[in-house]
Amino acid sequence: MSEHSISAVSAVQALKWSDRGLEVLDQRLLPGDMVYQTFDTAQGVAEAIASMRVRGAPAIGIAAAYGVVLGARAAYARDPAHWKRAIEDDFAVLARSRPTAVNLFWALDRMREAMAAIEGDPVPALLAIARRIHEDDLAANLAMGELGADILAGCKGVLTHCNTGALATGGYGTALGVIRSTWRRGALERVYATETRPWSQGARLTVWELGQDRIPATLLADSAAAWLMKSGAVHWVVVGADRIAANGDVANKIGTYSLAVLARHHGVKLMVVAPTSTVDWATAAGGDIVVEERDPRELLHPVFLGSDSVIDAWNPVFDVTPAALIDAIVTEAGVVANPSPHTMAALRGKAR
Ligand SMILES: CSC[C@H]1O[C@H](OP(=O)(O)O)[C@H](O)[C@@H]1O
Repeated sequence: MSEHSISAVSAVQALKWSDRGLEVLDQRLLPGDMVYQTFDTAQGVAEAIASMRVRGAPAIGIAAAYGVVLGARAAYARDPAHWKRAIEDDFAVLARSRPTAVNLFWALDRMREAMAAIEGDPVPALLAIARRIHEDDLAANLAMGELGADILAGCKGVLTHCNTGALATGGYGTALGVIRSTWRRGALERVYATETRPWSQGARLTVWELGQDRIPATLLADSAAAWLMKSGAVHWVVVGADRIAANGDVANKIGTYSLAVLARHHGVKLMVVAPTSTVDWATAAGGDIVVEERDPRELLHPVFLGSDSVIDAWNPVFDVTPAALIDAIVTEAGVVANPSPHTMAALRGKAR
């Protein structure tokens, strides 16, 4: 799939490669301002990830891949004979940018594998790999869209959490891609989007993407989800993932575990949509997943303008949902119903 087809499929692109470097849509400014910032170093891309200018598990991996290209370009220009040693610092700074989304580490591994065989100028070959990671993610999203729509077809209402659309991926989206595909079939009545505090990915990004596609959606406070499910308006909760353990446990945006418990209580089904680059076979279970905790000021500052030594905030930005609360995991390689170590194993041979 070419760069052009990426823009053809997705109304918005989180990342664009140019001769100047990696153009990153600053998602902190959406939906009010659409501003692309160009980064021409691996350090700069790492900062763009850490600051959440670019966010979303697959998009983070794609950005890291382009970051390796930028690092290789600079290292080779400085010292063509020793660039492979010099670039190790760039791998390290990219790997430190955010801990939970395994796609970051999956992409760095793909770039490292490609690097080993390169002689001479590394940029053309590494850029081709980064572009392939980008385009394969979009293709995976389109495939998952169809697989998920086959399950949701005829659904009255779905609830989605955080942002899993074109902004979080190589284009189109994971959970939001399934919603797009189901809507396009005329097989979905309504989308409900939680605001997703504290970063408001739902309120600022998901409803903006759905509006761009003219898909009717209702925004709700995270705390209103239980009351909505009790009303019977929701048949499925559809979410993304940042890391899926080998037993099917899922790390995703904070609040997902709450939604999973509420869904089970109300007879609502839970679907997780993620490419196989999100499955971490080296992590046996969800308890082994590192959950990122961000600066407490992301919670405190907007409301608690003072400063008081006895007041702090706890700001985990992911949680882990046990496989037992998940009805289906949709990947581009197939659907895992009732995830467990046994059912997940069937996926292993098919992963990218
Ligand atoms: C396409 S999955 C995106 C995934 O990433 C989000 O986290 P963040 O916005 O902090 O990068 C959230 O967990 C989504 O489900």
